[in-house]
Amino acid sequence: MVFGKKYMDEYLDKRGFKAVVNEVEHLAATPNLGDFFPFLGVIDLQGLTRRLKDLSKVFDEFLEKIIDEHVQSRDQKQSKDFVDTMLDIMQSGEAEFQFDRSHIKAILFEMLIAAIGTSPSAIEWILTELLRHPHVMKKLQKELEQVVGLEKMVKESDLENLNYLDMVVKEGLRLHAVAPVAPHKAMEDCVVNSFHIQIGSRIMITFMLFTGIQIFGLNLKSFFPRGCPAMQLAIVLVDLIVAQLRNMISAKHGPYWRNMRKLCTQHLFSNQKINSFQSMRRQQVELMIKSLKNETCDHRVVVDLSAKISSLNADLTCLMVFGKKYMDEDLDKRGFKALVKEVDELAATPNLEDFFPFLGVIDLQGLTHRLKDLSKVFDDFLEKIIDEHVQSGDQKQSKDFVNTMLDIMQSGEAEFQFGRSHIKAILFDMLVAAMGTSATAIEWILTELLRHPHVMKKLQKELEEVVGLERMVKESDLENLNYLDMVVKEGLRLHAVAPLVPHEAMEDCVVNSFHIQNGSRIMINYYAVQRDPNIWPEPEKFLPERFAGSSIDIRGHDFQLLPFGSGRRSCPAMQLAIVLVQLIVAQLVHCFDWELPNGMQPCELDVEEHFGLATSRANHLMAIPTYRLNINA
Ligand code: HEM
Repeated sequence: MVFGKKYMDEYLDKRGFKAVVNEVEHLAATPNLGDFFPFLGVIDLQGLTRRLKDLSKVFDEFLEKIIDEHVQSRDQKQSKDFVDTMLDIMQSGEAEFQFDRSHIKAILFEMLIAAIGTSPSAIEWILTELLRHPHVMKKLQKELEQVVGLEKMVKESDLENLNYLDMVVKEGLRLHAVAPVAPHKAMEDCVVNSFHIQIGSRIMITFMLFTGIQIFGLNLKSFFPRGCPAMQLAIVLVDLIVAQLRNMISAKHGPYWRNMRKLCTQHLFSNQKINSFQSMRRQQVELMIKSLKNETCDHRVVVDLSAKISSLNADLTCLMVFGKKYMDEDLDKRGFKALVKEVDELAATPNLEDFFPFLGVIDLQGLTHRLKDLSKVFDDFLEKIIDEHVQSGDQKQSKDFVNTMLDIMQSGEAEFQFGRSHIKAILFDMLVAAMGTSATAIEWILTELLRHPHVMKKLQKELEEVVGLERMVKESDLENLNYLDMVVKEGLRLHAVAPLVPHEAMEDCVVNSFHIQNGSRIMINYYAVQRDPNIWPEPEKFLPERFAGSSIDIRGHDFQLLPFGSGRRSCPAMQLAIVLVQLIVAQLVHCFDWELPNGMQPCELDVEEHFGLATSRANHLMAIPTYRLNINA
């Protein structure tokens, strides 16, 4: 149908046609990757890159050859296959856009992979069910005997008279969704199951979650499409960055993860360790306030709040992890933040999101190249940092994460073999997990405060009462700022930083009367849970007062609000993250009055989301600050 002739297995490649197509599909949905966070790495991925590059080349040459053959034999044919039809379109110029050989190759590739993968799966599943249910098989055979008879085979024209066959096929497709999760985009504002869906939002239609059931309903909005088969490709790409690293976030539950996790919680995220960075945090936050004040200095200046917050967060992270700030150029001439952002963007590369799992491999070489490049940059950078720390030895008073881990390595106190590669893996985890998340949470909370000036005023009033206008906020004030606590909770509820989190069932269990088999992959849809109208009245609204007098907390005990997850895989840095978010929001709101630029009304401020590791704002948050304290910053 596509090429006008059958291709022998060896024509595409010595491995065989079907084997190569299967390999593409397999790479797109490599199952071991589904367990992980978007930014998390898997070991031994470079093999995948090589296979993808290799496959891409094989297909390109094959399709070029087929198009050439068709160009040569064109006028001799009576019936036109897909290639002829597309060559006609190319030559007639009737396409409404520039349509050339590369478009033909792309479409052929999609046809091939989509067609070869899907229909046989459906047929295979339906036959499986028929074998599992002999009475259905019998009933279908009976219908066939009556309609077709035993004297001839089935013709296409018989199909419309085969009602039971129709039911069997429908039921097979229902039970075994061939493409279980399909990405779509809302073309107009609409309401589905009482969720308001904005025009342009990305929606994941979940036909089944990997267990064969739908646990939390529709995965709405622009989540990182982890449930989506196409996302597997995105994950493959990001995983390549940490290909040589064996990090914690991506590790499966088991002794390796347990050891790494224990090491991090005991040494990096203990209360004592978090407190040891308190004065560093104070200095950095005050520096930002000072620079904002100097920048605006009695004029009304629009500042890029998103950039300020992300820069402060990057500095705080570098100081805590590496013991010094890294200038933008230290990691690479492209700049530190730009590179971390690139990791994030590659994880959610938009051209892949639009496709089905099996599509898009064609344009992978550019991405692969960028990933390999990034992987090397990060590795060199981390090696350099460890070397610097080894050289400067014991001269330091306060220990950053690298010192702490070198101590562990040298003392041999880790319960497992702990070497440089483990240090690099943890450092990478910390960088990626810390850079995007806290800054995103702060950005969303400030967005909501700007959209709700009465909440901003009420928070400022609390700050005036508890802290006063004669000084800045200190970390020790935080426990007395109850309204701040409600504002932060509500911000984290409405804007789940990590909206969709994958887990794996470690034993057979039953959830909401769904049986979940041991080993099944389950997507926890925090976004849907935190906006569930059955739990939260007016879930789409920003209403901090909903927490007044409520005992619901955000530390993983109350399952309706889990911004940091729950249980043994919950965020190990939760305590630190809460302090950071509360302190920075409080300081910015306490030190400045904020106004939107160009006379924009609060309700006009957009809440469009950017698809990435953390679901941040799509557009930078811009606002005009006016200093309001009675002391000089
Ligand atoms: C507001 C900020 C943050 C939010 C909302 C957040 C949220 C989360 C969530 C939802 C998870 C997964 C939980 C699950 O699997 O159920 C997670 C895991 C993790 N987070 Fe955070 N996080 C934040 C900040 C941080 C920071 C600052 C760091 C490091 C300095 C960090 C390090 C990690 C690590 C290492 C894991 C993986 C733990 C494991 O797999 O055992 N997070 N975080």
